[in-house]
Amino acid sequence: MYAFYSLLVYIFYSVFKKEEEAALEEEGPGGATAGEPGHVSMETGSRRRNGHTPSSRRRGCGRQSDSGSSSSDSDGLSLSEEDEGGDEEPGLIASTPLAAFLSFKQEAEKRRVSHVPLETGGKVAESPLVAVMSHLLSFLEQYSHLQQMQKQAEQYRMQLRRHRVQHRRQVKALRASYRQRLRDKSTVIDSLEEAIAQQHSPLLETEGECGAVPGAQGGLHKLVESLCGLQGERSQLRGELRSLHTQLEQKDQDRHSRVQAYQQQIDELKHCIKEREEELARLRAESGVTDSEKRVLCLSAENESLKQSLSVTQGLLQQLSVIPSQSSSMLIKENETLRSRVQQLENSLQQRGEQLSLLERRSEQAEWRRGEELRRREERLRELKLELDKERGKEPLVKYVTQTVEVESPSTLRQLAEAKERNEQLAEKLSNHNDKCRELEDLLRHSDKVTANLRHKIAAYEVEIGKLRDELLKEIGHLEERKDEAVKAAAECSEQHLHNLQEQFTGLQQRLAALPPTLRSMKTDYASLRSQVRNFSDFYGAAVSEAKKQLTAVINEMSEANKDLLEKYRKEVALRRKYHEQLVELKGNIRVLCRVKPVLKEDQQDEGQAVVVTTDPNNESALTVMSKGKGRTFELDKVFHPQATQEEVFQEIEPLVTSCIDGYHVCIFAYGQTGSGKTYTMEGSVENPGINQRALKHLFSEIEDRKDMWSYSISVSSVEIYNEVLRDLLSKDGERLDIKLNPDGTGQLHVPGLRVIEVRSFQHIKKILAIARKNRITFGTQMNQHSSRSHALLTITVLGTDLASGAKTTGKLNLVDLAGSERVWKSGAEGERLKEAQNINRSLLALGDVIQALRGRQTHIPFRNSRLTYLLQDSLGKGNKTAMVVQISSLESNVGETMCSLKFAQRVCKVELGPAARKIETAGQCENFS
Ligand SMILES: Nc1ncnc2c1ncn2[C@@H]1O[C@H](COP(=O)(O)OP(=O)(O)OP(=O)(O)O)[C@@H](O)[C@H]1O
Repeated sequence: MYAFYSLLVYIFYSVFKKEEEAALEEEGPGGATAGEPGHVSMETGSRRRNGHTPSSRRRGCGRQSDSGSSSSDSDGLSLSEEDEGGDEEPGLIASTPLAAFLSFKQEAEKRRVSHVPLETGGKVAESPLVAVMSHLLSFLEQYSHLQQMQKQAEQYRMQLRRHRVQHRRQVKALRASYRQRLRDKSTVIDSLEEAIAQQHSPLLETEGECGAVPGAQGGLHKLVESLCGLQGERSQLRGELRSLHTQLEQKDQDRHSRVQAYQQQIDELKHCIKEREEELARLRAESGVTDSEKRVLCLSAENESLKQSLSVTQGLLQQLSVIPSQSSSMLIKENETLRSRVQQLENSLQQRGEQLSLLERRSEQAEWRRGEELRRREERLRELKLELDKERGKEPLVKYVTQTVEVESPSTLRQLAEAKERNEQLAEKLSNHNDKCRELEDLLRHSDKVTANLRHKIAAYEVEIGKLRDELLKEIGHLEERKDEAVKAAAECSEQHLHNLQEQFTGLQQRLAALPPTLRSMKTDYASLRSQVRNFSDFYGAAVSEAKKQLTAVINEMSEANKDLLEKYRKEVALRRKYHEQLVELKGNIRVLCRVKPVLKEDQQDEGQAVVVTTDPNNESALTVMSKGKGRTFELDKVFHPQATQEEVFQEIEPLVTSCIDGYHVCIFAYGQTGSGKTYTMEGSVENPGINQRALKHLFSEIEDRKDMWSYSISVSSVEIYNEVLRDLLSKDGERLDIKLNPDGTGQLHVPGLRVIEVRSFQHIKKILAIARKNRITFGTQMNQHSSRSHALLTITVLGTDLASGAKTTGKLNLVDLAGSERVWKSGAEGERLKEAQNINRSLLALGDVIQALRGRQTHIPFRNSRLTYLLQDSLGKGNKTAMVVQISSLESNVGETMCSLKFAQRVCKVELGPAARKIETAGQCENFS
């Protein structure tokens, strides 16, 4: 049995040995690596056999692990790789076949031995095979411990290797930084040496000259300044050296602490190895097995190798510790040399400073001596001069002095001469400077005088300005007083005149009532009164124009910014308008004028034709017509004799035109038989324009006068009524127009499609009037070569805006050139002309009906009986202003038509239109002011 078991053990040992050798071969000379399955498998078997738990066994090895981790912690390195290798062991141990087999056989042997007592009388004796196997297992356990130890040693080796590499890197970086700093310091020191060398040569030169040179003081100052700079640099270098020294000490401390940590680790390893050796010796004594001893010897050899590696590690550590110490010692040496050099430099600089101070003292002494010598020589010269003056009388002193001085010291003489020259130059500069100062003082005094004069002048001017201002204010007050007086005088005068007139009128009326026999003389008085009334307009116009002139003069004198005056002017204008309205009302809102056509050659069919119309030069409102042997006098508002000019006619119309600007509706029409001069009066000729053109001219001039207070726009339209058909005279197509009520609800009439042209200048209106004239229908008749066969209306609309209040006015001026009434048998009209004549007469009859209705103050005015009256509705009715110019012929052949026209005119004279209404729109409302 023993032989069998021995053979079995030998076989297993051989197998084990082979595995071990293979493992050793794989490990190589460095020893076993962590996590080898063959090594650790035995541990599992021993654990099962001895009842050791993995945790208890781990506790047994814990000291090494703890020490290892502590060492690694001290170095700040991680051991995670080694820990992971340890964790892999349990799995590998369980799969080892040898340990499993041994433990299985050991258990089987124990069971077999436990059955033997039953057969041998109950005696239990341990089998030698079991003992051997237990020894083997314990050996294997020890072996696994050793393997672990080797693994730990390997880990330490790795750690040392890493630390060594890190340490080398740190040392390398330190060396590089120290070398760089040393280079910097050497550069600084070189520059310092150069500076000192540069300063050294002037010092030597200065020393050589030893105060003989007068400019040595400046060089000394420069040297002192450079010394101060060098001292500053030296203190800076000292500070840098101190900081370097502090850094070196810090590095040394770090290095010592690391070396101590490594040394501690090594001691711990040594201690572990020592324990293992003791344990091996104990095992050897216990087992006494030859093979086990061999194995122990092998392990001892491995321990030796471990020791060697440890010693190598220690040597490396010592080297590592030596290298920084060498570098630091080198730095310290270099610092020492630097310090010594800086010290040397300081010493040399100090020496130079002492030398310089010595030189300064010497130079001062030399300077003082030279000054003393000069003074002494000057005194001697003066003495000599005095003696010579006494002894030789007039002999030239300069020659003697020069000779004396040349004999004694030529260089001193030169210096004296130079000093004298400098003194002379300085004296000259001083005198120049004094001259300039005096000039400046003179200039200053002059400027003061000029300033004072200017101030006096300014004060005088201010006084004068004050006086002028007072005078101006007085003048303004005076002008205002004058203006007020003028206005008052005009108003009083007009009122007085009116009063007188009224008194005369009432007196006359009384006389007429009381004294019928004296009627004729009263009529004469009445006529004279009327002429006075007519003259009143001239008088009033002159007064108004005078006031206007005065106002214009006042305005020109005053500044435009004088708002008070402007306001007064505004009031004056309003007053003027008021007087104007009173005048127009006095004259009557419907006025009838009569113009007698001069006798033209073409009108006289036979030369013996008599003139039956006579005017009274003393009575401008009456004319007498001789008809059928009887004279009949017609009283109208104004009678223009045949020689009356276009301007005179317009003068009578002008107030009405002005009313149009003020916002009134005005109608001026010419009435009369054909060929009596209606068109001539209204349109006139190119060289002698009539009312139309003059009215527009007057409008533009009046607007220009009022432009400061009002803004106006003028628009015109022109139509003709031919055979009761309305046509636009400003349109080429001659479209038939109609008269309709304005859809805006104002009750006004309007003509849809009528061309209305806004006129911006007088030249523009001329062209428009020419177009209208051209488009009007005219034909030649027996009575007129260019008879107008239609009624022509020129409507001028004036829109005004008060710039101050924003009030708007709408004035309308209807200038109507009626077609001529004619007797058909007389004019020879037939056919179309006859029809025209009938239409003309019909429309004139309708006009007469309207006049008759207005005169009779009828409630219904038949405006719609003809196109003419319908179109003139808003200008012929109440509240408007109307003027009719009755054109008559003075020839006997036309006496019938003349009588008819004058009778119609007298009817019109009796029409009362009532007070005129002004069309003004304030705050968006249209108001009629009567
Ligand atoms: N005051 C005057 N001075 C000079 N010539 C005049 C005057 N009045 C009219 N005539 C001339 O008499 C002629 C006829 O005048 P005008 O055509 O104006 O008459 P009328 O009343 O318009 O005629 P109709 O009604 O037929 O048109 C014209 O040649 C015109 O120049």
